[in-house]
Amino acid sequence: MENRPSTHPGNYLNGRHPNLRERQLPDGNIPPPPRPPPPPSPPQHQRPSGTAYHAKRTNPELISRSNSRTLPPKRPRTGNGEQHQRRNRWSNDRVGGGEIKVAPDWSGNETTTNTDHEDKDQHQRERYFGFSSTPTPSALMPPPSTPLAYRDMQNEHSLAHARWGLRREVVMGFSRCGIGYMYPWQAECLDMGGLLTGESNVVYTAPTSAGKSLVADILAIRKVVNERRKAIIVLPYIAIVQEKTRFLKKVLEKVRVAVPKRGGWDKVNLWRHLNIVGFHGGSKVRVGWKELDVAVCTIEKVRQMGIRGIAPADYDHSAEIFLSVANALVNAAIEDRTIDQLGIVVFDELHMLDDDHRGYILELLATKLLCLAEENIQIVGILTSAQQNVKVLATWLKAQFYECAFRPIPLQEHLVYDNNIYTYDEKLVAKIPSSELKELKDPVTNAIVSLVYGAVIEDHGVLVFCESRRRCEDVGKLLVKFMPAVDEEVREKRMEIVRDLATTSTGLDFALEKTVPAGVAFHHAGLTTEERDLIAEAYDQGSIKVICCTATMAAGVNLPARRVVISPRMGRDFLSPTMLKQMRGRAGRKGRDTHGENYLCCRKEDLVPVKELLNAPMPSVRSCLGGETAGLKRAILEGIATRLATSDGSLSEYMHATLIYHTTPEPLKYLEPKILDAIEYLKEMKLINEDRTRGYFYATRIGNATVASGFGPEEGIFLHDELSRALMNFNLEGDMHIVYQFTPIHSSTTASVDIDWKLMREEVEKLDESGIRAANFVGVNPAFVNKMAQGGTLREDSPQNISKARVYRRFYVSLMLRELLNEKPVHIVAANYNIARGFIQQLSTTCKGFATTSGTFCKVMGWTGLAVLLEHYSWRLDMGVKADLMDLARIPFVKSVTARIFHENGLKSVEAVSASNVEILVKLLDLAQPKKLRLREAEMGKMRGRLEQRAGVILEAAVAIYEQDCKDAAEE
Ligand SMILES: Nc1ncnc2c1ncn2[C@@H]1O[C@H](COP(=O)(O)OP(=O)(O)OP(=O)(O)O)[C@@H](O)[C@H]1O
Repeated sequence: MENRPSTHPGNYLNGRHPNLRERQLPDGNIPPPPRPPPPPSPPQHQRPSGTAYHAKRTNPELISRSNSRTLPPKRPRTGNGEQHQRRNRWSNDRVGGGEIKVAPDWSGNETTTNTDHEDKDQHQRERYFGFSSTPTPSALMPPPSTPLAYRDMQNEHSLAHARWGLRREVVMGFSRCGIGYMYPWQAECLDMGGLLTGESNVVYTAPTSAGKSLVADILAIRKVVNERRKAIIVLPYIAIVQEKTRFLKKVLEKVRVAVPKRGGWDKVNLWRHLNIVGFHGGSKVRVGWKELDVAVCTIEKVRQMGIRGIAPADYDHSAEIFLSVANALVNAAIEDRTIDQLGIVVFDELHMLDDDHRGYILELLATKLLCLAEENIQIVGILTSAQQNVKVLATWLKAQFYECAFRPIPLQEHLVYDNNIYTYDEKLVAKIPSSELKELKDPVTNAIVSLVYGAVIEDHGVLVFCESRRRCEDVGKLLVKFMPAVDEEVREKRMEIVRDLATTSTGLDFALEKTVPAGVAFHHAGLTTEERDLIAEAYDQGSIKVICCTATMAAGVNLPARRVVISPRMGRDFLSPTMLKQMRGRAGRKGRDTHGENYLCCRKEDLVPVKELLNAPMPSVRSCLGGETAGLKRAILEGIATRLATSDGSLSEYMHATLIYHTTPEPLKYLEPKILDAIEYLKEMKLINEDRTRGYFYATRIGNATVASGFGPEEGIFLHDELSRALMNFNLEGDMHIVYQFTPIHSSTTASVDIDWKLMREEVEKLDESGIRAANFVGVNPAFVNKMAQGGTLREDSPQNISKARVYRRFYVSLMLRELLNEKPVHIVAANYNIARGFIQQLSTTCKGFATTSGTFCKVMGWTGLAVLLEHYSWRLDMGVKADLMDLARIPFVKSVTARIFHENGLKSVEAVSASNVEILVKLLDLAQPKKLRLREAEMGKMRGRLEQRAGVILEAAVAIYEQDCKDAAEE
């Protein structure tokens, strides 16, 4: 076959691009790619870039602590006599530097540049790391974490050193996770007065990948293991909750603690492992406050996901529910007077305080903890980037403050436009050859392809941050054409991933099917969690080299890369300075890279705003309790319901403990009228009452139900109205009414659902009589739906119209949910409604959470029958099956379509499955495959192997469940 015409300066299209060649060979074999010449290695005196370390801490005494705790005496300071501040500035504010490798040019040479930045502070680095020449990755790290690290008790950075007070099993646990020694800054931070003793709170800030978590982890573990108190860790994203839970489980897997027995501690028999519970959408949590030792919760920020059809505000509800777990745990503990068991609360990414949707809950939680001064609950606040008013946060939280700029992996930063690569201070460091190819005409796209190729050919991982989900997929598909070829072994690994993707519940995504064999994938909210996990794992193992992702997703997943390519926009808007900083920091994989590189690729027209963005200071964190949000009302309701603030005096103290009090110039003048308004509102809504004679406020039953279920005041009232109306006339002939009832309120309150009226009309027409009755009952009129389908507009210009629109939106969403309950797989429902399957999956998770919290609401209200009903549906939604399949669906992997196929083919119970064999199960699993792969014979064989494995797991689980059932029956 002929070579392709020479249309691109990059040699990858010069007929030598292996991927093109790959398509040319009929037998599917790929010859090894021509490897470009290796880059000249930098001379010894050149460092790939600088590492920065800059630590300072404030005088604990400068921060007034109004509670009764006293700080231990300060350690003597050395130096210039300035007691309250020590600064170690290892400057590496420079950008650029090191070597840049982009796509090779026509001649096959590579465009490589070196910049020559000297590290002025090399001696500082030597002090900590003990090297003097160009550092290798290992030189940049603390001593390697060998399994023997726990024996190194002399080194004060070793986790085994006595000063850290960690049990041997804990030190070994960290060692298994690759952490044996602390970075100097971590040790210095932990060593601040009062931290290890738990007497002092702390707020600290360090760059991405600096190892911030370890400080909080050590403090939390000491509380849990040494003091036997509980820890709550509040994280910003669901994906990190899973990761964090796994990490802590691994660290603490060998730790066992004595179980208190009446009359003392029985050290012989009663020892147990720690209960580390992750509260994320995908899990049904069976462990309650009483049993858990560590609760990992989230405040996922998902509203920028921009899912077509339904605005992301829908996600907010699930996020709130799961953050509210932290809040609700604290409320419940206050209520039953076990709050003294809580020892520490960690707030990761404390800047989330100013998130419009959930920030106020964070503030509320922290405020309550501050009011519980006698309980001595340690508060730890972590920030990635120093917000302008970071010290105000520390003052508010009565915390010590620590700031450092240490990065274990040096960073090179670049700005790219018009096919030129500059340092941030505008020094041209390289040119990217422009292209004649139509698809690479656009300089931004050309730069992305070129930069990705340059890194991948050197076997490095690349993250490409794109402005939208669509763009992720487009860039991914384009990159496939330019990826270097790989040997058979890597190809096989990639095909394994394709097979794994094919066996997920939603089947193989068409775009991923094309990109993964080339080592390219994308990662965004539109994918299901299984898909995202598989992709992240494959990337981590190196089979996938490039991930194109959206900002929100990538910020929530720990996926560092040697090279990070960034678009300055998210949707149509520019990124926020904080988000950009997060992305830039993703460059450099600890333990794998000597340095990280990031490239901000923009258009020349955008240069001015992009430069402004680069120079923008980190915004100040502000409180969300002000403004028109429900925050203040909720804060007061919770204060009253938990009896932390029931009189004028205690309410005033409570408000003094809020962030808004600390950030408002004349707080009393500003806050007083707002507080009075909020109290009036809560009274009017019958959430609280006032006992004037005795001068105190108390929560009504609705108020208590609202707080116990983690809702805000408005949601509580809305839910109460809806449920009490429904209770009088519940339509249980079919599913429709109950499904509507547990469709999250949020999706209807935020004016965010974009109803496809024609689709809704079709669905309403399909409803049976009971469905129509349910529709009428909740206020959905088929005639109105029909009118809208013919081109009407949904008016939202008055409270009545807003309320009406909310009902229609909620009904529309409940139609989707109903399909899930009726065993339609996620991807089919997604296709029917033209919505990303990730969204549908998230919707079902959200609804499960909503049904559970509504159940709590009902229980507190005394509506037990309804609570049971909600629980039943929440369970069914979890399994994706109708009632007759609920028994079968207890078996792992036997859900939704698979459960129905088992049922239809005679395996109607767990017992029947346990009595079958792998061969039968493989046949049924094959029938349930969502999409038949168009694979060659050999591939089919491997696929069968995968199904056999799964059938084995199913069989084993069915036998175990059946045996347990028999045991339970015998005991009864
Ligand atoms: N002292 C240490 N020795 C070895 N590895 C460490 C150490 N501290 C942290 N790490 C590892 O460094 C990686 C990054 O740490 P961590 O996630 O805490 O960073 P971070 O500062 O929270 O960054 P981000 O802002 O990206 O979340 C993790 O893999 C962690 O296990």
